[in-house]
Amino acid sequence: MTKKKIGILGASGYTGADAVRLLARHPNAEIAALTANTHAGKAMTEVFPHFFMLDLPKLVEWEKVDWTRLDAVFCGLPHGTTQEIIAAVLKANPRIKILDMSADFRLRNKDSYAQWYGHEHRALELQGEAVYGLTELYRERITAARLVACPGCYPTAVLLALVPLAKAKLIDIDDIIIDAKSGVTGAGRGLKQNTLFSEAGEGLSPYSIGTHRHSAEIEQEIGVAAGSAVTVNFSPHLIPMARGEFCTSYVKLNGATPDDLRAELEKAYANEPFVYVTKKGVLPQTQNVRGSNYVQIGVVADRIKNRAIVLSTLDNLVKGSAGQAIQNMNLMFGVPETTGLEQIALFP
Ligand SMILES: NC(=O)C1=CN([C@@H]2O[C@H](COP(=O)(O)OP(=O)(O)OC[C@H]3O[C@@H](n4cnc5c(N)ncnc54)[C@H](OP(=O)(O)O)[C@@H]3O)[C@@H](O)[C@H]2O)C=CC1
Ligand SMILES: CC(=O)N[C@@H](CCC(=O)OP(=O)(O)O)C(=O)O
Repeated sequence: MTKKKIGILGASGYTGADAVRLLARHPNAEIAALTANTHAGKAMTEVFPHFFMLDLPKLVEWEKVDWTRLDAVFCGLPHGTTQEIIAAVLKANPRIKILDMSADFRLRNKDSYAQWYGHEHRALELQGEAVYGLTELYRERITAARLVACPGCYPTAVLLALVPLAKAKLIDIDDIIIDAKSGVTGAGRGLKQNTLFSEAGEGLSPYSIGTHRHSAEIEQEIGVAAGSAVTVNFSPHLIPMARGEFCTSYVKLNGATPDDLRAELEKAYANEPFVYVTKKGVLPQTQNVRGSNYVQIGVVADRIKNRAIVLSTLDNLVKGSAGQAIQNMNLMFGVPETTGLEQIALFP
């Protein structure tokens, strides 16, 4: 196969940079265009010196890219800015494949989007077209899609852990409590007071407790799996590490045992290349997946009767964004899904 020409919107950000890191060694991809906003005009190595060995295109404003010569575009732009830019890219080249890593096209319901994001969607037709990009759930639809809305990092970790259990009706969907932690790259590369080393480096900070916008995405997909509306309690925290995410979900059992939950997850992921269920007594850890596209899920019995704890972890910049986007791109271009993604965790 000739190499597919890839553009990356937001290449001066963290998800864009990890897409570059992984695509640069992908046998079927050629990085053909990189965009930035405040960093436009710079060489990529000026912004990310760790790419010193690569010959990469210069960062330019997105309006300067000739989209007609590209096969696919990865989008790592802030949510809210993505929808109009993607609409313009698709107008310039209706055949281009879009791997959006932002939140703009993930919610299927327009009212839900307006409620959680505070404004009407500005590309409603495309919102209707987008396929939710959780590879393990929507493989067939992703394969045929033009616009894939890759899930948020937290929803990827939570949904992989809970969707098979909700689908099999092993847990009570009205009693789900999710305690989540993210490394600071989850907040992007832009300067923010709460991600300064002096403020994030020595403490653990809860934020958006019980109100985070990822609740909507989690509820949308658990609702589909369970066949009825769901409300979850989701509370994220910022923890002092660069990459990685850990979600602890407290669930009530529907007459099932914790071993039944593990067996269901093992069955669901028996043939999945990137999702691993740990053996009884073995707990997932962020350092087992750091820098990789792998996900670890574990199940533990709660001392409280009829309850269990489901643990899941991934790297927010790989399976939580750029890696999953590449997994989806592989499907869309008909190459083996694992291509370019089989790196083992960077440990320690
Ligand atoms: N970080 C993570 O772990 C994850 C992030 N996401 C989502 O992916 C998207 C990107 O995240 P991340 O890479 O962390 O973000 P960053 O803040 O690190 O990067 C944002 C990028 O978008 C560019 N940009 C900002 N504003 C504009 C604009 N108005 N027009 C054009 N380009 C613009 C920036 O350019 P410049 O730097 O030149 O100003 C930069 O390249 C976000 O929607 C985020 O929520 C999803 C999953 C995980
Ligand atoms: C630590 C941190 O700040 N994380 C981000 C989530 C990153 C992500 O997945 O964001 P999108 O849904 O916009 O793609 C947050 O909580 O908003």
